[in-house]
Formats: sequence, C-alpha cells, structure tokens
Amino acid sequence: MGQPERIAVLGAGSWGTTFAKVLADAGNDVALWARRPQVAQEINETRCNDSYLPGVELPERLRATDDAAEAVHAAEFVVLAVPSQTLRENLAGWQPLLPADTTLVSLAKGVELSTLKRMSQVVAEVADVPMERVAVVSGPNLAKEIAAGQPTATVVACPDEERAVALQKACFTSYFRPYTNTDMVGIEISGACKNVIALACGIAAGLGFGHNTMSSLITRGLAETARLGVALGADQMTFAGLAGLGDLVATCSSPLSRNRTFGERLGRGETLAQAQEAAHGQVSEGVKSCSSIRQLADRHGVEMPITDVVHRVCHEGLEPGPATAELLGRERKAE
Ligand SMILES: NC(=O)C1=CN([C@@H]2O[C@H](COP(=O)(O)OP(=O)(O)OC[C@H]3O[C@@H](n4cnc5c(N)ncnc54)[C@H](O)[C@@H]3O)[C@@H](O)[C@H]2O)C=CC1
Ligand SMILES: O=C(CO)COP(=O)(O)O
Repeated sequence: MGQPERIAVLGAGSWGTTFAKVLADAGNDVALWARRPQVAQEINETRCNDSYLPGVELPERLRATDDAAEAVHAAEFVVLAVPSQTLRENLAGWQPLLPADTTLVSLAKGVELSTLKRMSQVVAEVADVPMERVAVVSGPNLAKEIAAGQPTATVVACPDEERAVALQKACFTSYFRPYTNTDMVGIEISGACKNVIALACGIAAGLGFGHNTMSSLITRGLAETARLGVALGADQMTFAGLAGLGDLVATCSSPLSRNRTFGERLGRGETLAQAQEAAHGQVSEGVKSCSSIRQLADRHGVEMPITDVVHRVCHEGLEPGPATAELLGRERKAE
C-alpha cells in the first residue's frame, strides 16, 4: 500500500480535529466531517475549530464538510471520531457510503452499554466488515498537547499487520510517533478502563489527596485493567505499553483530561448533573463506561474494585468519602 491520498475523519470534536491535523501534517488529503454545518464552515473559512481547539491553526490539506458521503468518497482510511456510545448509531448511517476495502479506524475509548462490546466489535458488526479491516488508535494522546505539536507516541492496532503498518505510515509526523500492535483486546480495554481510573484519580484530587493516592490508584487501576484484559484474551504485556500504562499515567495526571476533571468535580461534592453541565457537552467516556466495564467484569468473574466504586459514585449515590474508606478497608491480600 502506498501513501494514501484521501482520508476521512468523521467527527470534528477535540480528538477528531486533532487527529485530522496529524494526518494532514503527515502529507495526506483529509476530509473532516462535522455534525454542525457552521463548524465545517468555520474550519474552512478561518482554519480554526474554535469550540474545541481554540488558537490552533489547521493545515490547508484539511477540508471540512458536513456531508459524510463527500467526506468518505474514495477514502483509503475512514477514521471514526465520535463518542463511543454514539458510534453504533452514527456508523449505521455511514455504512452505505463506505468505500470497498477502506480501513475503518476507531479513535473512541469505551465499552458499549447494553452489548458490552469493544469499539472494534461494534465497527465490524455495524459496517459488516471482517475484523481485519478494523483498526484502533490509542495511547497517551491528550488532544490539546498534540494539536500544539508537542511530541507524543501512540499505538495503531489492527489484526491485519499490513493495514496497521499502512496506518502507522499515514499518521507518522515529526511530533507524533505511532507504534503498531495486533492486540486489539489489550489496546481497547486499556483505553476504556483508563478513563474510569482517571475519574477515580479526579475524585481523589477533589477530596484533597496527593501523589501517593494517585500513584496507588494508577497502579491498582492498572492491575484490575490487566485482569479484565487477560480474561478477555489480551496479552499481559500490552498493559505495560503506551496504550496501557502510558495512557493511564497521562490521563490520571493531567488537568487537560476531561475524565479526571469530571472526577475532581464529583470529589469536591458536585452532583453528576453539575459536573455534566460544566463539561459543556464534551464527552467524559468513563462516566458511562464504568457501568459497562463493571458488567463485563462481572460476566467474566473479574474483580474490579476501583471501577465498582466509581460506578456507584456516579450512578448509585455513593459519596466519595465512604467510597475511599471502602477501597482502603477491603480484605487484606498479597500484591
Ligand atoms: N480528546 C482527547 O484528548 C482524546 C479523545 N479520545 C477519544 O475520542 C473519542 C471522541 O472524543 P473527542 O473528540 O475528544 O470528543 P468531543 O466531545 O470533543 O467531540 C465529539 C464529536 O462527536 C460528534 N458527535 C457525533 N454524534 C454525536 C452524538 N450523538 N453525541 C455527541 N457527539 C456526537 C460531536 O459533534 C463532536 O464533533 C472519545 O471516545 C474519546 O475518549 C481519544 C484520545 C484522545
Ligand atoms: O484519551 C485521552 C488521552 O489519551 C483523553 O482523555 P479525556 O477523554 O479524559 O480527556
């Protein structure tokens, strides 16, 4: 496969716009689909997506459109950049438009409520394509830092190694370094679970706790993530990589993380509704994924105590203080 000429990115939020910029900076012609026509117009006229990435100039090779058919026309890669719980519905609408043999790339980090499926499973099912045509991108990738050209690495995973290498080539720039992987389960479970652990870290920060607490949550969060992943067939080593530990550390530590910020508001005593209002429509995936991941863990007999308390704080009225006491008071055990 040569350098792709056309790539579509469907979803012009923080990460969709940023990843579209990376692809354009890597030399591709990128069509970015925005749900709202005024966002597409703003990008084309001002080279800026002010609602999501204020102050970031977007390259000329990136064009925006509100017409999905136009965006995906003859695209070698179709990148899906919408929140995970909306992916099924959005993709069902795009499915008839998809070019034959295009690689479908999911950027979403979550587990679908009700079906408990990973995003690549949703994509393969709804687009009616074999799993070999589905790829995911996941790593320590806070959109605003990448949009500012700060150096970072990531993982592009696909069961078909040749497609993974083609995607790696398509998004490789001087500031964005992608590594390939074929462990879809490990990469996707890492990406979904780290959002929940970031909520826990945010809650702890909101309660006034410091680095020992964060570090304990990150490390035990990684342990429960890996337990679930391995039960689902992942390679244990994936959790020590960029999409595992790498993303977990970035998301749990950064004030740029929406999940961590959301958790911090809960820890300070705000209600779920208040924290949601403050998010201004931007997605905090962990708030929903804590429930689907918890159910997935139950189904496979895996203990995920941090995920369990995050779910109960978000959805069952458990207060952050007693949640902390509960985690610390669990039965003593070996590491
Ligand atoms: N922002 C970041 O730093 C990163 C985000 N991600 C993941 O990428 C996915 C997308 O995230 P962002 O672009 O940051 O989200 P966002 O909230 O900034 O933007 C979401 C985009 O999806 C569109 N959309 C389409 N249908 C929608 C619907 N029914 N409801 C809501 N929005 C809809 C919105 O118009 C918007 O353009 C998430 O799964 C997130 O976890 C992954 C890596 C980095
Ligand atoms: O996935 C991310 C960083 O890798 C972004 O995290 P948030 O969705 O919490 O902002």
